[in-house]
Amino acid sequence: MGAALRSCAARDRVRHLSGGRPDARDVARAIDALRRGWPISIDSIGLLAIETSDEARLADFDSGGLSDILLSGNRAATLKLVNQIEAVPTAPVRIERSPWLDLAAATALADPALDLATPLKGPFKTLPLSNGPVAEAALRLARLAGLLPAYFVGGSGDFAAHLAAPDVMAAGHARDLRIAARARLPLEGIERSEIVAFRGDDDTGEHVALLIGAPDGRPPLVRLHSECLTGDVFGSLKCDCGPQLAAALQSIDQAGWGILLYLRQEGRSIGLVNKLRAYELQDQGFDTVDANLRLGFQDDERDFAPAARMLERLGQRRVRLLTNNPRKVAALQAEGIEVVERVPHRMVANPHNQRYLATKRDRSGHQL
Ligand SMILES: Nc1nc2c(ncn2[C@@H]2O[C@H](COP(=O)(O)OP(=O)(O)OP(=O)(O)O)[C@@H](O)[C@H]2O)c(=O)[nH]1
Ligand SMILES: [Zn+2]
Repeated sequence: MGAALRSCAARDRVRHLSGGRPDARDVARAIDALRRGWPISIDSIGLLAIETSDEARLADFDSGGLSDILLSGNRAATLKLVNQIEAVPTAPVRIERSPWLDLAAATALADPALDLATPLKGPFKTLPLSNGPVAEAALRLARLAGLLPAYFVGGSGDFAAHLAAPDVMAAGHARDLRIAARARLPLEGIERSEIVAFRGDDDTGEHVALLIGAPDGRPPLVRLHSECLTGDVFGSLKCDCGPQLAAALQSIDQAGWGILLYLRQEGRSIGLVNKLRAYELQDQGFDTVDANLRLGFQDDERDFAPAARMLERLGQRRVRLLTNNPRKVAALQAEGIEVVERVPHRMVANPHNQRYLATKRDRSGHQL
């Protein structure tokens, strides 16, 4: 077999293993590497996540000369480190390292937990972003890994994964969701229920659908529920997720038939650890939106395309949607699902979630 043919066969095998796209494997490997504190490269630029770095790893990464620091635009704006060169407030920011900007100082830049307690050192010098797409891709990858969006950038080392920026931007959208398993799942008070689990080639979570009742020709009542460990499992009073989940199942049952999609979008897709960091900031007085921005994220990072793919797989392109969030309606419509009606899904507030609900109404456009 010639070399060309051999590499063709190898590529086909990789494509088969990754469920369609060879690069999905590199993205998965990179997410794993970042969590373990291993450096990766995107378009040949070295990246080491600050959160999982340590002195030895940073010394290795810096061995060819001091690396710089990469922060998200929102984190940089919080720190008042405007990017003088880009002049776009939301663009990522690259900061020049000097010897005093060590791991501890870099951690203070990355992690807002100490913002109020420790005044920032400085002065910081921002550099032109030589490669915007690499920065965007790196920050997206950190979020997919559930890490703080902040890196040492431009160092050298034995990279655990080599990626191309467009492949990172294409990853994690769950375009190829398939039904992996389905079974009858009688619930307390709702016995006519079936659970359907989905898997995709590059999605990190396993989304599930609960089908309740029997199709009767009308568009189903559908609820898109984003995972909330604290609310769904522990009954946290900080949000309204637990009561919303229970009430959605009741409403669907009463409607005769419908579907609840349980989407693995913990913390509006910033991950559990980052959501708990947001809670820590909320204890300091910041609201839900500002807490996310201080961490370096958008206030809502969710992508509802997977929900549309699940509904398609279930044969439902017209739905009645149970939500107060107009973004969910718009996102489903943009993905080709017709929302024939929005059905409000309001819960009674408690003393702990009053501010959370007010922020949803006043800053996130929820119709409460
Ligand atoms: N980042 C962050 N996520 C939160 C916070 N509180 C709840 N969440 C997450 O928010 C998601 C629930 O979404 P919400 O934005 O509260 O409500 P919604 O689903 O958009 O709107 P409705 O359909 O009207 O209920 C879940 O993934 C929760 O884990 C918080 O303070 N910070
Ligand atoms: Zn919640």
